[in-house]
Amino acid sequence: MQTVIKLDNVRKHYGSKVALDDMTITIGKGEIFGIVGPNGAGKTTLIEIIEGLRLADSGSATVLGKDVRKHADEIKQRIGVLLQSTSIPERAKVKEVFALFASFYKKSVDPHEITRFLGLEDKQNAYVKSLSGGWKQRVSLALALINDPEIVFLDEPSMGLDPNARGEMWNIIHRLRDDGRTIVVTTHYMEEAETLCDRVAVIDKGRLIALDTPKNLIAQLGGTKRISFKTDVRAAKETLSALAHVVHVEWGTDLVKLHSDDMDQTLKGLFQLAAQEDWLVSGLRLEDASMNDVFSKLTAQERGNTE
Ligand SMILES: Nc1ncnc2c1ncn2[C@@H]1O[C@H](COP(=O)(O)OP(=O)(O)OP(=O)(O)O)[C@@H](O)[C@H]1O
Repeated sequence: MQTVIKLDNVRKHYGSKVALDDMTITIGKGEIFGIVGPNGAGKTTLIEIIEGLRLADSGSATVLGKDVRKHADEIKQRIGVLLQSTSIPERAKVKEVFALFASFYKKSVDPHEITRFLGLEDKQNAYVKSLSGGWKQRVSLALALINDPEIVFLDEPSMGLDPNARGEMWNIIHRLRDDGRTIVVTTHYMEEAETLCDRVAVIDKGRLIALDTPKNLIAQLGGTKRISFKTDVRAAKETLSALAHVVHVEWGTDLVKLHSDDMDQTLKGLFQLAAQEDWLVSGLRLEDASMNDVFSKLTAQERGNTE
C-alpha cells in the first residue's frame, strides 16, 4: 500500500508537558485511519502536526511524500480538514460559504458536484444559521472537500449527530474512501472507531499504545464475551462458575452475567443446566467484546503504569 502519511519519532512538548512522545505511525493510501485516546492524550497535537498547523520539536512528518516543515503550504492545498461547524459564517448562505472557501485554493471542484454528493442541493440558498446540526455538519464536510483533497481529516465527525445522521455520515465517509481518498478520523465514540475505521491507533499521554485493525484489537484485548440473563431461581454461583468456558460470574440484583471465552459452549451448558434444574431463564443478552472494552483496558493499564 502506498504510504501517504509518515511520522517518525515525532516529539512535541508544551513547556514541561510532553504532548507527543516518540510517535511513529505510517498511514496508507485509501485507509480510514482512526485515532482514539482519552481527553488530553495528544490527538489534536498529532493531527495538527500532520496538517502543518503545529511544528514538532523533533522527528519527521511526511505527508504525500513531502516534509511538512518545508512544504506546509503545498500540503494544505492537497488535504481537507473538517472544521467544527461553529467556525462557518452563520449569516451567509450555503452557496456563498462554498464560493468563499473555494477561493482559498488553487484547485477547487464544481460545488454542484459536492452538493450532489452530499445531498445538499436544496440547501444552497439556505442561511447557515437556519440549518440543523446534521446539515451544518454536512456543509462543513462539503467545505473540507472543496479542493478535491487526497487526504481528509475529520475531527469528531459525528459528534452531536443523531443516530440516523451518524449512520449517513459513516456512509459518506466510506464513499469518500471508495473514491481513493485517505481518511484520518479522531473520535471519542468507540462504536465509530469499530464500525468505520480500517485501523485504529490508541494513544494516551502522548504515546502510541496500540495500533491495529479493530478486529485484531478486539481479539487481542477485548477480553471475554458476556451472557447476561434473569432467572427465577438463585442458582448457586459455584454451579454457574463450573459451566464450560466461564471465566467469571457477576451477580446483580436480578441479573446474572457470565463472562465466557467460548460463548457457544457456555450457552449450551447453560441451557442444559436450566432444563435439568427447571430454571426459567429470561431476558437473555449476548454481549460481544468491543472497542469499548479495548479502550477501557488499554487506558486503565496506562493509568496503572504511571500511577
Ligand atoms: N497550546 C497548548 N499549550 C499548552 N498545552 C497544550 C496546548 N495544546 C495542548 N496542550 C496540552 O497537551 C496535551 C495534549 O493536548 P491535545 O489537545 O493534543 O489532546 P487531545 O487528545 O486532542 O484532547 P481532547 O480529546 O480533550 O481534545 C494536553 O495535556 C493539553 O492540555
